Amino acid sequence: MTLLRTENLCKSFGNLQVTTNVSLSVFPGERHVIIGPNGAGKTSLVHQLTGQLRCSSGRILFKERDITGMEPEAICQMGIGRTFQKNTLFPSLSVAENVRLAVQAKQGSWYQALRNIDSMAAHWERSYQILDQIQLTDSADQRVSNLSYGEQRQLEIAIALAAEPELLLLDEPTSGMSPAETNRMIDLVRTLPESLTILMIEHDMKVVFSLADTITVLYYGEVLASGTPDEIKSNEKVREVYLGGKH
Ligand SMILES: Nc1ncnc2c1ncn2[C@@H]1O[C@H](COP(=O)(O)OP(=O)(O)OP(=O)(O)O)[C@@H](O)[C@H]1O
Repeated sequence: MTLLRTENLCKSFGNLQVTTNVSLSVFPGERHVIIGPNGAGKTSLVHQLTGQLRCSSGRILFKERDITGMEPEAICQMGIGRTFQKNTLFPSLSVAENVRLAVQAKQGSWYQALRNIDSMAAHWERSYQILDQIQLTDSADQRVSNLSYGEQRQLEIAIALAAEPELLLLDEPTSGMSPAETNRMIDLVRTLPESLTILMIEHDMKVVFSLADTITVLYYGEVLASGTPDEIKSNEKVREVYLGGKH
């Protein structure tokens, strides 16, 4: 059974068709990477999956439930978490506080937490578990503004994990990173639990081929090809329009 499925998804902005009949299947535990040239419609597709953008037609099913047109908060509560291409952190707070706020948002209100000292302690405990998982425990007390760019991107994943997603959407997790930071991100994604399904947009082919079980290639809003890394590497259409014969 698929975890996430789209059926003939379409989205247009006026005359510009950015998603054309996209039918995509993401299976539990899969590392599924979406690639495609700039403007191919990758981010627009992810925004439709998370409810940030309303699709023009077609359906989105998560665990066989139709989530088409649902609000982003409801989709997040159902188990689809995401990171953003742009930094969405509180720079003057500490790393741990940023995660704790996200844990609290998942678990309940600040007011409730204040009334219940046990739940506050549980929020901190969960925050430190996530920081450990994302290899940021040593930076827990640092202000976010003092973190390196790569560490800030790691923290964004920690915050997404606080929502306890079953499916994690990563939008270009290595964009703007140095080669060393990129390697660290690859290692980090590899250490995430196998039970967590990951759908990722990525441009860096090293990252794509290091992590992907399945690659879907978007081209002008359409699925050009979808398959294993080997199938994609040897796909003539993909080589012509996207990889340029490099892989
Ligand atoms: N809100 C919008 N209104 C009008 N056009 C938009 C809007 N959002 C995106 N587009 C257009 O839709 C097309 C697809 O954009 P999108 O950002 O989804 O592509 P992408 O594959 O993610 O690109 P990149 O790799 O550069 O991030 C582009 O031509 C873009 O200009």
